[in-house]
Amino acid sequence: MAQERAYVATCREAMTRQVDGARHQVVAGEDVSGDGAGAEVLGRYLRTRARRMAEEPDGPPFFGRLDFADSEEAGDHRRQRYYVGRRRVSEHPAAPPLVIDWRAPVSRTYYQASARDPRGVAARRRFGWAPGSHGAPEDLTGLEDEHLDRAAAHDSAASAIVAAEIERPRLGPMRDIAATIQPEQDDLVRGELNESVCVQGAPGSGKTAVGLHRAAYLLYTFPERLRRGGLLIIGPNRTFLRYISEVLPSLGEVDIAQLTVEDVVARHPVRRVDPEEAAVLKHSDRMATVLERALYARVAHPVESIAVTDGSYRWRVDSSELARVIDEVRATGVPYAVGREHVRTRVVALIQQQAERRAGPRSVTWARRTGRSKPVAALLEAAWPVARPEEVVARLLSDPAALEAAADGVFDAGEQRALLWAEPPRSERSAAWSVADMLLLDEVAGLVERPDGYGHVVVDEAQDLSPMQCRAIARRSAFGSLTVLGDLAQATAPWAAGSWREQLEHLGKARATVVPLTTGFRVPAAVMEPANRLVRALGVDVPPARSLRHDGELTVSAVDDLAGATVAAVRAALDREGSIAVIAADGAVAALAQALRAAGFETATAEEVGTAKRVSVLPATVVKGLEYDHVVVVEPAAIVESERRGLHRLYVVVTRAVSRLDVLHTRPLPEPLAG
Ligand SMILES: Nc1ncnc2c1ncn2[C@@H]1O[C@H](COP(=O)(O)OP(=O)(O)OP(=O)(O)O)[C@@H](O)[C@H]1O
Repeated sequence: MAQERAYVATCREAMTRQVDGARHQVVAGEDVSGDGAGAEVLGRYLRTRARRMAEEPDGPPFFGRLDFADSEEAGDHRRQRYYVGRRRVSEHPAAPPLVIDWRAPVSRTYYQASARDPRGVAARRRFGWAPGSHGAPEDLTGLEDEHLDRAAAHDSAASAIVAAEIERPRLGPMRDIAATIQPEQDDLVRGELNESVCVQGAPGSGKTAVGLHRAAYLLYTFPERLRRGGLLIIGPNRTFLRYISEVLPSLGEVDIAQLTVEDVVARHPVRRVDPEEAAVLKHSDRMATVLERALYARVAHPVESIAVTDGSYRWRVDSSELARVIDEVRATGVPYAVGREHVRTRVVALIQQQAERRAGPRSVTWARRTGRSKPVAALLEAAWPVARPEEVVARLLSDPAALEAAADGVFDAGEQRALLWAEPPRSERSAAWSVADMLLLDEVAGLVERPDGYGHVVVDEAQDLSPMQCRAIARRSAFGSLTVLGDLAQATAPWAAGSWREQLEHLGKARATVVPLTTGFRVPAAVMEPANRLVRALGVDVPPARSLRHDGELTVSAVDDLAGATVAAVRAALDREGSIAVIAADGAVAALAQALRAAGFETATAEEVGTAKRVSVLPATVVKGLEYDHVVVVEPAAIVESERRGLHRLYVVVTRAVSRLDVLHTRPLPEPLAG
């Protein structure tokens, strides 16, 4: 321990010098004279680097050590030794590192070596640190060695330090798992950048953790490709994004976009709420067909030929020839705006051929002028006009004839009525758009012009994406890859996926492999049992989950007074360590929060998720992806009947519990919970 603590001190000194060095370089970089633009770029780079280093939260400099077996061939009998930490620590850039980054290729061995397959490792050492440590040497509290070269070596799952990490009380935002990534998780984290993968994971199997660590790994391993192309994390809602927001910074990545799909496609403030029937139709992929037709309904065969004056000449192009150009360009399938330019170019080429046959060569300037000439511009305006998504969608949703023409054979009359706006706006400028309308606008915008894409997109809770949301993501990752994370059993959206194959097709990655994760790191066995009964009742095709945790308590109480029983349950829970969530049907939350406040408890709302308040009162619809040591579920029957996929919702709710689950009910329990 004394030696290791001394090593901690050495690392900390080196880290301080690293940060100071980066700051010093900023000062030096700003003084670089000569090429002003270059100096500015350099200055910006150095400032960013210094800011990053200063922003990175300081924590223990390392969490593990690998001692390789003696390598005799090299005649080197000193054991090769590596410390593994959240990032590289070195005394100066050229010196061998004191600590290697967990993402470096050598670190892979740290996660993958086992007694069965030691990979040259003699011993793996895990370090235990005081909770919340900033890395002071005295915070190093324990160490544990696995001798992989000895027959009796045990599995990493049997490590007390790993077990303590998995069972530690939860409070505040989600944390990284760099110190304890399991081999099957590591395989996913380190997958190739070009390969899209889909993880079907049981609740608490580490999907979110894997997705975030994969993002950090990819940024480290392919910095050029990803900093240029960009990396995006998509999560289900703001509450969730707040909860996960500190994981990437703790892994040294501070500038990653973390958005909801709604953020990704936002173009206008949301000022309308769709009735469910309209929303479901707008989220379905049939809508894509209708929108494409609506956009291309603007393309028409010209009725007249055109004539362009060129000095003393007049060149004509026949309407039938123009029609052929339009059809051919349409058939190439290029985006609408590109198609419009292709039509222009081809019409100019037809005119140029005539002109050159009769009057000799024409210049590029001539071609450009002809392309902008009144007759050609008028032709384009009539046959392939400029399209603005707002105009196309507003017309479709307010003009029954336009909708009927575009939706013929796709939506029946009743569905068309459901789609039409009750009060059409005077123009699309005054239109009040709904959340789903943004998807329609995005779809049309994507047909008009390809959006900028990302090099890699991590999509969490992907089982809930609608086909139209998937398409919005597919457009942005057409030339990149995806990490798709989710659990079909937790699908609660009315349009949620029935199978991963279908979902992956909508996401444009039909060939991605689907990998199951079935070991639960959150939900204890006592809670997993009723949860697995719920899964069976849902009838979805997912492998059953196995809990790694044998602790955990489940209590089910029939009560008379829900508010009173909730207050009592919270009071009892506060005697134990960790976070507490009271979860109820959305409509019941306000009253429960009121009762808890009246009893003197300070409670956090969904907006305060990730802060350190111990008791939260949350509607069932926002808890996806979150976790609490102690969960009090209030009136499961009300949660189930609040929505169409209420039983799926209940499954989400009960699987938030890390250690203890209290179920309070006045009404009969939903069948699978009753056991
Ligand atoms: N290898 C690991 N070591 C320690 N903790 C882990 C490990 N893997 C996962 N965990 C912890 O287990 C909990 C659940 O992980 P995570 O939220 O990523 O699961 P999930 O599959 O996304 O769950 P859900 O489907 O319920 O959203 C988290 O607290 C996470 O830190």
